[in-house]
Amino acid sequence: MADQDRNAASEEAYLFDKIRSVSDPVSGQSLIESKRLMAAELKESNARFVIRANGLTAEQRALLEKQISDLLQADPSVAKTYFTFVLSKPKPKIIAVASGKGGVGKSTLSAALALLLKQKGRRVGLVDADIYGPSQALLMGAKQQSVAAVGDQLRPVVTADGIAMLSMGQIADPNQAIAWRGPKIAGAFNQLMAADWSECDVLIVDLPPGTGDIQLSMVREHKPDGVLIISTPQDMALIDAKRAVDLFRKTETPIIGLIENMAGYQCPHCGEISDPFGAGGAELAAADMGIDFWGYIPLGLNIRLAADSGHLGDCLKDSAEGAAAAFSKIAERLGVWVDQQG
Ligand SMILES: Nc1ncnc2c1ncn2[C@@H]1O[C@H](COP(=O)(O)OP(=O)(O)OP(=O)(O)O)[C@@H](O)[C@H]1O
Repeated sequence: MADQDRNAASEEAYLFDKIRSVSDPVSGQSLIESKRLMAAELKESNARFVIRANGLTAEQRALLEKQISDLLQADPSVAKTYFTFVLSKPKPKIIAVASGKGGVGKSTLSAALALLLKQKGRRVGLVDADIYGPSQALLMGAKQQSVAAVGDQLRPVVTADGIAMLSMGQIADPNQAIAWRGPKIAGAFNQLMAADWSECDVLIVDLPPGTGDIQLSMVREHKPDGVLIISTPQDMALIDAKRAVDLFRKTETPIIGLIENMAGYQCPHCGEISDPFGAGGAELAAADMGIDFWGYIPLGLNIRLAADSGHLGDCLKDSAEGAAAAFSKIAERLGVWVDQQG
């Protein structure tokens, strides 16, 4: 970093710190947490702030100007304070769904959340970030839909359920292996993320398992608003889930919660519940790591059959009990979480 850039960065950090106590009038969070404050600059004793204007009334803008100016009034390094309010293009809340191990139900959860949030009236986007093993096109019944582009920017496909989505499963030949190395994989993922998602309020990103290039691109370049982590109850899966938690913690990515999938199976004949993968492991692990536990999803034959045939949406409409009810509860809670982010 050049000296000049370093100074600019430290001056911005200085100003951010000075006004840390000012709240966003819309979300109630600090201006920095809510990402309302977009940039700050201190040059020749002039402090300049760039503030996202979306959702602010004229009174709220004036109040912010006053609160910030008051805080800097007694600061000897600041002579004058200037404000620029900009209307940014709407950006969806990005929710990544991650797991340590493969096959634990990450894609099923991502698809279920997208479908349920859509059924509740939200505008939902879905990115299948599993470049080597994409499954969302199948899950969402959108395998036959091809992807268009305007210039270099991809246009999401809109599924029959009204979800905007992109998956390598719609781009690559399904009979050919995708044998790319890290940078090319990250490039493909970035292209999916750079598509036009401005029509969506929420963008669910179904990550591949583990802690590789795509996870790093996700946290560094796309800064998700939060990550949901899913695991099955057994130790082998939980050890890897803990690794995923560690990566997100180290990169200061907010962890929304941990979910236990395939927790218990009810015999369709006698009704007895058995636990093929054990039970309760994820809840204990969540407590151990100090993250929120977001509930159990039991094994459900109906879920597996509906997911694999691209009819998950229909199966989730009947959410009185079992796995569908568990997905529904998690989607409800996620909707509240999204609203709290402002
Ligand atoms: N609660 C559940 N009940 C029954 N089947 C489930 C449940 N959750 C997932 N499955 C099934 O388990 C299989 C693996 O699920 P899924 O593809 O969602 O896992 P994944 O973690 O995304 O896997 P990968 O790492 O390969 O992407 C699928 O056939 C899916 O239908």
